[in-house]
Amino acid sequence: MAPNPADTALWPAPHASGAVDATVHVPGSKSVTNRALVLASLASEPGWLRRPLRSRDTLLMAGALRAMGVGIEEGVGPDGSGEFWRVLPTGLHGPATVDVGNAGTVMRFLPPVAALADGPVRFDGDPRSYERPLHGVIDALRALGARIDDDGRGALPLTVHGGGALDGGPVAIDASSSSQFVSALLLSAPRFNQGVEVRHTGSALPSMPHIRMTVDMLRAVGAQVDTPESGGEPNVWRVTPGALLGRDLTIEPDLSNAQPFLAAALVTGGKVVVPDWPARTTQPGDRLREIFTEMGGSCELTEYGLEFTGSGRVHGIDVDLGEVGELTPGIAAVAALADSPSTLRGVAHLRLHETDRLAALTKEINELGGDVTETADGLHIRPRPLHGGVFHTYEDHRMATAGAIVGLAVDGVRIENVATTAKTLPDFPALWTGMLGA
Ligand SMILES: O=C(O)C1=C[C@@H](OP(=O)(O)O)[C@@H](O)[C@H](O)C1
Ligand SMILES: C=C(OP(=O)(O)O)C(=O)O
Repeated sequence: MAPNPADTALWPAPHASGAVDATVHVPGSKSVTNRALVLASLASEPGWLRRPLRSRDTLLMAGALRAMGVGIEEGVGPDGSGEFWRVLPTGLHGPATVDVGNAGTVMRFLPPVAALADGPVRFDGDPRSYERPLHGVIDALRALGARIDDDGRGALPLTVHGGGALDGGPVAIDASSSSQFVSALLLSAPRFNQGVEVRHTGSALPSMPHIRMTVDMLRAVGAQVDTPESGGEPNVWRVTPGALLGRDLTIEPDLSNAQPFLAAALVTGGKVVVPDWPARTTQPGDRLREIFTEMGGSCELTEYGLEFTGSGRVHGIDVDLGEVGELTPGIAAVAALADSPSTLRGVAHLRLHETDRLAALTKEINELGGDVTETADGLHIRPRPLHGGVFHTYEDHRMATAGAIVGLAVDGVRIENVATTAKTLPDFPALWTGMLGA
């Protein structure tokens, strides 16, 4: 039997022989699935997640909640109509051990949940998880009444000594390195005795759509949340204590994981349809409609989904990606193939993502003959004719998909450890070759 190319260390990124024309069913959103799991676990009645994402990050989240006593049953609808997870909340228990892997959502969203458990919860993860910022969550939880043992670096590994309840109340944090600090505190806050008032005091706060996602999903399960957008003070969010409802929620496709497929239409001058693209969403990937249109494509959003069409021309772009930082690797890959230079701004915090994404993109594109320089808060990309070679991925799913985009237009690109896409999109190699009709 021929080896599965996804299992080999170097994956030959398929070169597109012509314009792609495909419909791609993109699996569920990581960010929505992991928020839904946390909220369902904190609810006062069972809930359902339909079409959840099953990937490394979401399985780690489910495993951690199960370790604290939550029941999560997996199944398939009676008509075979797709997978679901049924969440049966119970009292949260320690001792427990949580493996966060390299999932920002797990390492940030769960320490506040663990503070509500009735015993110690130990958090550990991949080596990179020790380097990712967590101080906003640790310091805030201590200020709100939690007992946490760590090594003083404001990072993993650590133990949260859950006391069965948490006071909550007002707290100030600097969330300029990750919006997930704010989301983490808000998600568990309905269960804190006094709720929470989170005040962001640092410089620019990244990824605002993800904070809006947190607020929307909290409100959808009955929480009362006051935000700057609902007439509150700038940079202040308040959550009132109260019981949360169990919901029956269908998870939207992951629009950030739709990015490489839309990029394929843009780069090859083809067409890709993504069914079930939501008409209204807080996902940052929705901004791709505008960004990839400015870069040369066009799109139509219908009841069926999003139809994205490339024109055969790819243009550079000057764009602030601070709100949608997770789109940066895919945009950088397209920009390296464009007919004019690009400047990507507002994403200094990407240096502390899965890897230092600004350094990684610069190095890998330049090693294929590109001309990318790092700025204080982003990248300058001057397109050059590229050649084949190894595209290293640094255990970063979005580096792997960025390399695949480049490989469509450049012969001989080999991607190291494409299996790292399993963090959020385990089916990537099959979806990609399927799109290309291979
Ligand atoms: O809350 C979330 O689901 C996320 C928030 C963002 O994190 P940062 O604000 O740390 O960039 C984003 O980059 C990450 O992929 C997912
Ligand atoms: C930054 C990302 O992930 P995480 O949730 O681990 O922060 C990402 O998916 O691009």
